[in-house]
Amino acid sequence: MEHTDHAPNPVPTNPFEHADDGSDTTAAGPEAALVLNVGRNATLTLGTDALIVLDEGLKHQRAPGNLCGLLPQFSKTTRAVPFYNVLWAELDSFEVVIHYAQPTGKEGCRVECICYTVMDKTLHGYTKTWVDALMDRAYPSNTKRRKRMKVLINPFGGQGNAQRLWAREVEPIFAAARCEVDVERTAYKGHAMEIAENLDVEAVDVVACASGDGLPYEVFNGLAKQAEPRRALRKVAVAQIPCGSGNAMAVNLYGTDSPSLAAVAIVKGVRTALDLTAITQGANTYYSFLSQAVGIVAESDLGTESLRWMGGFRFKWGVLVRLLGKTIYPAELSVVVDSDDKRAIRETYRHAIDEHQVATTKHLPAEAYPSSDDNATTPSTLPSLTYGTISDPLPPCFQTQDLPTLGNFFVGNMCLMSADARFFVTALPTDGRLDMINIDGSIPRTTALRMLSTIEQGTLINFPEVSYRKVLAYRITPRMNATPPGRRWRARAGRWLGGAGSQREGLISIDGERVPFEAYQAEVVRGLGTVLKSVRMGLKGWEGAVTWNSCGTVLKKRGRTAKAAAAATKDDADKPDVPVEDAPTTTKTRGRPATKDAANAKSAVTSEEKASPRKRGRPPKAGETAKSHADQEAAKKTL
Ligand SMILES: Nc1ncnc2c1ncn2[C@@H]1O[C@H](COP(=O)(O)OP(=O)(O)OP(=O)(O)O)[C@@H](O)[C@H]1O
Repeated sequence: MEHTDHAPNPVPTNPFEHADDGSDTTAAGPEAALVLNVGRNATLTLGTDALIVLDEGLKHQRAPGNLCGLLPQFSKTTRAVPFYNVLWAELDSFEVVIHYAQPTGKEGCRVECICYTVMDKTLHGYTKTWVDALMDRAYPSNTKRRKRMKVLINPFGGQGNAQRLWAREVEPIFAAARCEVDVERTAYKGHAMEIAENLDVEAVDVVACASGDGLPYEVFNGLAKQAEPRRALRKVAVAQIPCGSGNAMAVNLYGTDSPSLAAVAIVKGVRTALDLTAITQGANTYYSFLSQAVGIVAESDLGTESLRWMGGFRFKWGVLVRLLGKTIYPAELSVVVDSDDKRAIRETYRHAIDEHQVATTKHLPAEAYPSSDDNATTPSTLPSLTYGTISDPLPPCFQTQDLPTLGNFFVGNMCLMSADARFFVTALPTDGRLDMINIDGSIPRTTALRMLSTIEQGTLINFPEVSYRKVLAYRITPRMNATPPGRRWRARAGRWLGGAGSQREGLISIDGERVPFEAYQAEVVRGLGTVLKSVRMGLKGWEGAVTWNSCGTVLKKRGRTAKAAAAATKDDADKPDVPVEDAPTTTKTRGRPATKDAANAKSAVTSEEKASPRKRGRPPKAGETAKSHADQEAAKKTL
């Protein structure tokens, strides 16, 4: 059952392009309905998209919520586990053990285990083939199994819960999926960058950051400092386990800010190229994966530290106060524009998304960078910048404009800046373009407020007052806004209300991190970074493709998710869960599930053993059927 490397696919220049190598293992075909008999009354079937468990023993379970379980309730005898949710399957002697992610009532999932003994000993070879076929469906050819992960935990990320979230929600999933995990906690600002700079890129597939967006930013920049930076950025995928206050990477790539759902998305994630933006400022070069902001967004993000007690609301409050105060942030802006026609930009985007969705429904091995291409084709050095650096004279292809009343300058590489902030609705992962938004700060307050209310729906682009462009490069020189003498008290009150306190200096944010308030030049470098993207969110309520940044759809789905999850919970109420206990205490796991998870699976088996002679070892005696009380109990334990 060891995973064998698949034949390399041609490297797509655009992750939305698909190389059809005919390796669609999930499509319905002659062998799409392989059935495994695991007892007289139970079968495991490989359906088109899911593993179907049919067990007559399930029929007689009592629903716990049904008059304290006193009234018998006949439940479904089948249950479907989407292949996406299957974390691992193996044949241990004659026992088929399947670990999978089971959605929980709230937005999340936990590891559960299906465990059946194959009674017919002559079926060993067939069973092994069946388990292999299940694994092929659980991990299509473009998905690497048993990813080798370096996990970085920012103990101070978000509300300081990263360590707890990792241990309770994420580690059991990585362990069940047999990932190799090496955990390290960051001890200071910049530590993640150092770790990434010194990482052995041959030994690691993924750096997963249990943090906000700050650690992924550091990791990209650390990889860019390696001796062979381009190779390192191609070889190692950067992932996020959302544990911070800003989790845009997870929301965009996995369609969720739930740590456990993100963990499944990482396990099942497909390597995908991502544009990075090279930013030169003074003597420094930064690589940005998410956004750059000058003006109201930067101020509301970085300049509201004194309002941390407000939690997530502090950003919205910061924006509101500044909008109502008509705060302006003058700057000179020079841009290499690709397109400023909103209609054309939308069309291009729709076309790319359509192509992507067609490919996704065909289960094509999309977005994959074959792991074998790293050595052969990736140059080791970073590409030279087409438009030079901030120290060079401005090339003539830049269009320059003075913006004395600039309110918001925001540039993005991904759609969502948080779960409910859809700013860059036409951003694509590797189109080699940045989405740039400019809004004048002197627009009427009512218009500004209306704009604010449309960010969640992603319709900000529709306002004629909003300049929305696709750009290749830009240079911005921000200036401090001199407050007229008669308005100083007002400015001071505004700063206090907006959380800026005594801060006098302007703010620039790159991926949410503060950089010096001085001119910088930015240029998009196509496909320089690598991330993991969830091809499907096969958990209940998340069925279907989650496209790169159609997360507006995802957000709409969130409503359904909650309902679906609630329905699922009700539906499955009569199916006692195998609880996922606290995470293993070890921080390094290889091969089999780590301690408690393994114990977990084991305890399920052990209780089955006690309950049913059908499980493990002894074949059933004459007259023993799956409908026997013991078998029903065993079925309850496993499902
Ligand atoms: N042990 C540490 N002590 C202090 N700072 C740290 C530590 N580890 C990481 N950091 C820094 O914390 C910053 C924020 O990290 P992260 O994005 O994970 O959390 P966040 O809560 O989403 O961010 P923010 O504080 O911006 O809201 C990063 O700049 C990172 O370098």
